[in-house]
Amino acid sequence: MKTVRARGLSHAFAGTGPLFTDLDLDLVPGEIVALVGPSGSGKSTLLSIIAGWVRPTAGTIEREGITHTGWVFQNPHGVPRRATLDHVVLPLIAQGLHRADAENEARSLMERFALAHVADRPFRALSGGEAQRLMLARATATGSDLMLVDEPTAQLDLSTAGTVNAVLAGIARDDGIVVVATHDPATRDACTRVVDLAHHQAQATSTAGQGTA
Ligand SMILES: Nc1ncnc2c1ncn2[C@@H]1O[C@H](COP(=O)(O)OP(=O)(O)OP(=O)(O)O)[C@@H](O)[C@H]1O
Repeated sequence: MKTVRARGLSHAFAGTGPLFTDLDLDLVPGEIVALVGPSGSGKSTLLSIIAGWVRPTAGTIEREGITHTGWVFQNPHGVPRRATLDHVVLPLIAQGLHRADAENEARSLMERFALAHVADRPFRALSGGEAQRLMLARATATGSDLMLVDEPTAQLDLSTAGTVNAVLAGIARDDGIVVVATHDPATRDACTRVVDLAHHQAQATSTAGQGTA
């Protein structure tokens, strides 16, 4: 079973107070967990802790069955002249699929992420929303045990962001854990569970009359 299990996590950098304290987290395949909270509350830092890149200052984190971690960042990166489809085909070939099977699988992923119409265009011809949807399709094609998505709509205007949020459910996998850090309420709504760092801030108890429980 693939799991990430954190208990009593707290983190502070040199020069910051505690970003969050006493956070318990259980991540399992099948969900899309939204990580929300005010700017600076430590969403990206927590993604890095979940990935194992950053060691928390307190608490424990255990990863079981996680051998490959994939990331999607807010700025889409691709090979400008290469066909959009190839960005999804190549990770499938890297996992051992023959070219023809990889192309079939990639085309079905392109459909799932509303990219069928741009499959044969070069990456450089994509709009911002198309490019970000391609990042989600590519990350899905890598078959990661753990997919970490950091602010997928942060660089997009509202309506373009909507095209990304509309396909976000497509990254859920029965055999992979997915966590999405976001400010965007529509992205949060597209996820299946929400973890709010606002509830884990050291000063939260002294902030009267704010937020929800
Ligand atoms: N390597 C680091 N060294 C010192 N401070 C850091 C480091 N990384 C992040 N920080 C600080 O920790 C705080 C939390 O940063 P983080 O990027 O995790 O927050 P966030 O919730 O993702 O913010 P945003 O929503 O604005 O992206 C910020 O004040 C940031 O400046």
